[in-house]
Amino acid sequence: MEVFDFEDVQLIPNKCVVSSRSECNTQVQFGPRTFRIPVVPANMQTVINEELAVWFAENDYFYIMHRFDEAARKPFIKMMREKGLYTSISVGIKPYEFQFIRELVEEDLVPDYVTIDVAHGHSEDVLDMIRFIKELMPSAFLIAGNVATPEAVRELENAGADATKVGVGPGRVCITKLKTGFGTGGWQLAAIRHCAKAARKPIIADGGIRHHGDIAKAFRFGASMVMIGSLLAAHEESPGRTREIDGKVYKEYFGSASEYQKGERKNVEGKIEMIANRGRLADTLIEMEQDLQSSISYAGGRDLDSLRTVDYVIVRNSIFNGDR
Ligand SMILES: NC(=O)C1=CN([C@@H]2O[C@H](COP(=O)(O)OP(=O)(O)OC[C@H]3O[C@@H](n4cnc5c(N)ncnc54)[C@H](OP(=O)(O)O)[C@@H]3O)[C@@H](O)[C@H]2O)C=CC1
Ligand SMILES: Nc1nc2c(ncn2[C@@H]2O[C@H](COP(=O)(O)O)[C@@H](O)[C@H]2O)c(=O)[nH]1
Repeated sequence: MEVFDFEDVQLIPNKCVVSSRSECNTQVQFGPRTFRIPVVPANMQTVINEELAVWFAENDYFYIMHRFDEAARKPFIKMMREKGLYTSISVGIKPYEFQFIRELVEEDLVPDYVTIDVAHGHSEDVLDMIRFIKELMPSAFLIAGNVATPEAVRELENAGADATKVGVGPGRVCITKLKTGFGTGGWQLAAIRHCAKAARKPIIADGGIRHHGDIAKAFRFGASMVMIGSLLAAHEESPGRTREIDGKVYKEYFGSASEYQKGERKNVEGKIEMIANRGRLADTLIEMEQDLQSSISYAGGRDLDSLRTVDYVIVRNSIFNGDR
């Protein structure tokens, strides 16, 4: 397998067929709904909260609520429904999560999207949860992960997952590769390509997105949606705590498997970073959309599908040539 990452790849332009980038359509159908851009904020406590979930749903963006305030999940579904908005939650695989799924069905609270969110998604426990959810709530669009291999993608799909999430260890606050020796850190884009070749259902590329152009690259190598943590954290609206250091405003961004999240030092695979405040989230999302429109125009097309077939070169670290 050829091994490369986002910074090693450049896509090669095709003849432009639009008169303005504004003609390029960045919309994506994912599950039962269509979204403005193929981007979802990471289901992490410093990236998404209820207020932002409402804003994302109201503005036709995809969101996945995190699972770290377990008791808040039912009231969250009710609140979103009262506002006429779609519902998208995360679950784990501990035994009480099976009971939680049962209760959602009994109380008529089946969400539109459910994401099974565990570090090592290629496991019998995850497969059991997939089968359980698909049997009890067949209408829910089920995302399962995280995985790193074609075998895992196939197995999760065969168990009933409607989409799989690919990426073990490429995240900015991830220390999985250091603590365990495993993961796709440093070759996440190649892992997406490898997994996408086996997939028959959509793939979410999760982790390692450092520049807006990486979204187009993830699409080129087979993703249908991109999950982003650090680039969407640290905005004015972000849930992470604000801190002032030497007169500059920073926001906390911590891993879901960090000591800060877990409240204990057990199986820690994440760290905390302070990221300089980036301004308004809505502005960043608009910029992402415009950059993606530009990507599509360079691809010589009018929509995201045109990215799938563009030629590319692999030149190590080439995106930084001339920049540093
Ligand atoms: N995308 C990524 O690269 C990673 C993401 N994360 C994120 O961190 C959060 C916490 O993750 P996670 O630790 O899975 O959640 P949990 O602590 O909720 O673990 C889920 C269950 O899976 C078991 N489990 C976890 N890891 C393994 C493993 N490597 N082998 C066997 N069993 C395992 C746990 O048991 P026990 O705790 O007893 O082992 C637990 O029962 C999630 O949001 C996850 O997405 C974490 C690491 C990597
Ligand atoms: N290994 C770990 N991975 C984590 C942890 N918390 C979240 N994550 C993953 O990172 C991505 C976001 O990546 P980014 O590069 O965009 O910042 C997120 O979606 C998770 O899959 C963690 O504690 N350890």
